[in-house]
Amino acid sequence: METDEAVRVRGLVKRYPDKVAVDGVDLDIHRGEVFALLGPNGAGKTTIVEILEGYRRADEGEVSVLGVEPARGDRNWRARLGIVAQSSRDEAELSVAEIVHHFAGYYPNSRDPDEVIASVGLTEKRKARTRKLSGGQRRRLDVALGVVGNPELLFLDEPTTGFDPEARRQFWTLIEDLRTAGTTILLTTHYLDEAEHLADRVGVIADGRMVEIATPETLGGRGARTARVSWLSDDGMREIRTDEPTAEVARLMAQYGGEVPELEVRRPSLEDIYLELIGSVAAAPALEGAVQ
Ligand SMILES: Nc1ncnc2c1ncn2[C@@H]1O[C@H](COP(=O)(O)OP(=O)(O)OP(=O)(O)O)[C@@H](O)[C@H]1O
Repeated sequence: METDEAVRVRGLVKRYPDKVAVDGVDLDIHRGEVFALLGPNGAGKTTIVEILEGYRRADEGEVSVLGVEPARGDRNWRARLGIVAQSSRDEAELSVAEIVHHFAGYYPNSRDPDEVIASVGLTEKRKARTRKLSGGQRRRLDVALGVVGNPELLFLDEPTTGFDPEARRQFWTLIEDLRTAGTTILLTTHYLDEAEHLADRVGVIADGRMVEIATPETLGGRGARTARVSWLSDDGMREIRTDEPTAEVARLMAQYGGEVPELEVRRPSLEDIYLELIGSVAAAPALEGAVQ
């Protein structure tokens, strides 16, 4: 079944003995887009990604990845995918260059290994044994191994965990280059700025269900980005949401006869909107931690 979508999922359910990890998820990822799957720990992101990769079986639903049902995917299908999983492969005694060249040999249409090493910023470490790499360098190597096969569809499960800010920026450039070259990318991340920067669309998942799919600009619906004006009133901090913050500030200035105590005008970030969307699901672990 060939479809226009790189990924098409309908009614996906995955149950573990004591948990419904994925509870009726629908998802389309268009060819050539960068899609970010967001959600708190345990929401079901990795389970979905591993089903799409063919590493786990769905209990219910339809799944098509590059036109193939993952459970039936053969070697040729797998060669069209790039996978950067959460945990690294362990090839401790090989050097960076050796392992990237070695992996390139698995693929019919691989990229130049040295260019890939350069694109993840590991040229200086190309002769280093992988066991001597720092955590962030190890992660960059994982990304290099995921892209060296020149995949049509790239899965990135929390790719920049442990990266320093410069490495993250460099990684973002690499992803933008891959996107320009037409690679479809499914990214999971806990960094909302990363999703905002890279993703054409984001899907928010909580407790195994898809809460919303939208562009980063429209997530949360109309009004989610409404400005918030806050200040210190006689009764404590106050905040109002308004489409006319300038008029509100003018009104407050008139009321206070000048300076308004602790005045702040801000628009919610993607992170604010995300936290509001996942609501109590996201708040629960923090609250538990606070009372213990
Ligand atoms: N092999 C397994 N056996 C039983 N339960 C599992 C298994 N794998 C995952 N789970 C449970 O399924 C739920 C979803 O897990 P999953 O790893 O998909 O979440 P996630 O969104 O990727 O989380 P994180 O952000 O922490 O990586 C969790 O409650 C998890 O404990």
